[in-house]
Amino acid sequence: MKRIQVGIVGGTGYTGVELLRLLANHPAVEVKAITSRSEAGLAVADMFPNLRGIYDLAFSEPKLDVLSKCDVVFFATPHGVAMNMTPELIEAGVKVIDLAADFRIEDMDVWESWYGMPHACPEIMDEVVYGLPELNREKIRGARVIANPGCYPTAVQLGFYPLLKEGLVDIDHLIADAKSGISGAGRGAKVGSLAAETSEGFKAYGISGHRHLPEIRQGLEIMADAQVNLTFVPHLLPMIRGIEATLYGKLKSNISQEDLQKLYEETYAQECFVDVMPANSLPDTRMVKGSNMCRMAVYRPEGGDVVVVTSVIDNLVKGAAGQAVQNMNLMFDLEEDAGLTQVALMP
Ligand SMILES: NC(=O)C1=CN([C@@H]2O[C@H](COP(=O)(O)OP(=O)(O)OC[C@H]3O[C@@H](n4cnc5c(N)ncnc54)[C@H](OP(=O)(O)O)[C@@H]3O)[C@@H](O)[C@H]2O)C=CC1
Ligand SMILES: CC(=O)N[C@@H](CCC(=O)OP(=O)(O)O)C(=O)O
Repeated sequence: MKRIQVGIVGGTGYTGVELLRLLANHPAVEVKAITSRSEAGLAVADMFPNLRGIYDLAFSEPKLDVLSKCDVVFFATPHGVAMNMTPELIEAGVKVIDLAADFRIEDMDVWESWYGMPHACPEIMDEVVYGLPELNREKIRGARVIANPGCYPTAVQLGFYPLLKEGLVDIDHLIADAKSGISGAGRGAKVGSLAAETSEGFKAYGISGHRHLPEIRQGLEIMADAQVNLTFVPHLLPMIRGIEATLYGKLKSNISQEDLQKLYEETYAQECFVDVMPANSLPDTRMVKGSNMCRMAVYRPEGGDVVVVTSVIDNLVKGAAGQAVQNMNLMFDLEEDAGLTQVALMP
C-alpha cells in the first residue's frame, strides 16, 4: 500500500516534534518533508535525539514545489503562516491541516481584530472545516482544509457540549476556568517561559481578553444555536504538559447527578478519545499526559443549581498534534485512532 506522503511546516516547535513522535508509530504515513528556515540542513535527530534511528530526514526550507508533492501538509507554525500557502497547496491537490488559528474563526472581522493582521485568503473560508472530530466528524472526512482547534478550546468545548446540546444550562452565565502547562506557550525563548518566572508560582492571565475566547464562544454558539455569554480565564501552571478546565453552568431545571452522568456517558459512548469517568472521579492531567484522550467528570455539588465539569487533555496531543493526526485519519479514511493508541504516562 502506498503510504500517505506528509509534509510538516514548522518542525522545530513543540507541536512539530510532537507530530513526528506520533507519526513515528503511524502505520500508513511517511514524513517526506519537515521545514525550518533557521535550521535548514540540520538532521532532525540532531535537534531531537528522541527521534534518532527513526527519521532519516533533515530540516528544509518551506518550499511550495516540495510541499505540493505531499498528500497532506501540517502547519505547526505561528498564526499567519498557513494562510499564505494554503490556496496554492489545495490547488495542487494537497490537503492542509493548520495547527495555528488562521482558519478557526468564521467571521473575518472578528479574526482580524483578535489576530491583528489582514487575512490572506478569506475566499477559501467557506470550505474550511473546524477539526473537532466529536462534533464535525462527517464534514472532516470530506474536507481539504482543517482548522485544528486550539488547546483550551478543545478541553472547554468537549466539556460543555452535552449540557449545551440538551439546553440544560443558562447560556448567559457560562464560566470556563482553565489552566495550562508551560509548553502551551511554544518553544520559542521568552522571558515569561523561563523556569525562574514560572516555577513555584501560579497565576491567571488574559483575563480581560484571550484570543481563545472568540473561538470557544463560536463553538458554544453552534452547539446552543444561540448567542452565549462566556467568562474564560486561562492560568499558567508550573508544569510542562496538560490542560485542566473547570467549567461552571447554572442549571435551568432539576436534573439529578445520575442523569447528568448518564447524559455525559451516552454523548461520548462511541468516542475513542473522550472518556467520561465514573461519578466522583477527579480527572488529573497526569491521566492524559502523552495520550490523545480527553478525560472528564460531571458534578452537581450538594444538589445545588450549579453543574461543574472538569475536563483534562494533553495540550500537545488532543490539544494540538494528536487531534491533527485524528483529523488526518478521518480525511484519508483510515482508522480514527491510527498512530494514536499511546497510553498516558504515569507518573
Ligand atoms: N504549544 C501548544 O500547546 C499548542 C500550540 N498550538 C499552535 O501550534 C503552532 C505551533 O506552535 P509551537 O509548536 O508551540 O511552536 P512555535 O510557534 O514555537 O514554532 C514555530 C515553528 O514554525 C516555524 N516558523 C515560524 N515562522 C515561520 C514562517 N513565517 N514560515 C514558515 N515557518 C515558520 C519555526 O521554524 P523556523 O522559524 O526555523 O522556520 C518553528 O519550527 C502555533 O500556532 C501554536 O499557537 C496549538 C495548540 C497547542
Ligand atoms: C500557556 C500558553 O501560553 N498557552 C497559549 C495557548 C496555547 C496555544 O498555543 O494556542 P493555540 O492552541 O491557539 O495555538 C496562550 O495562552 O496563548
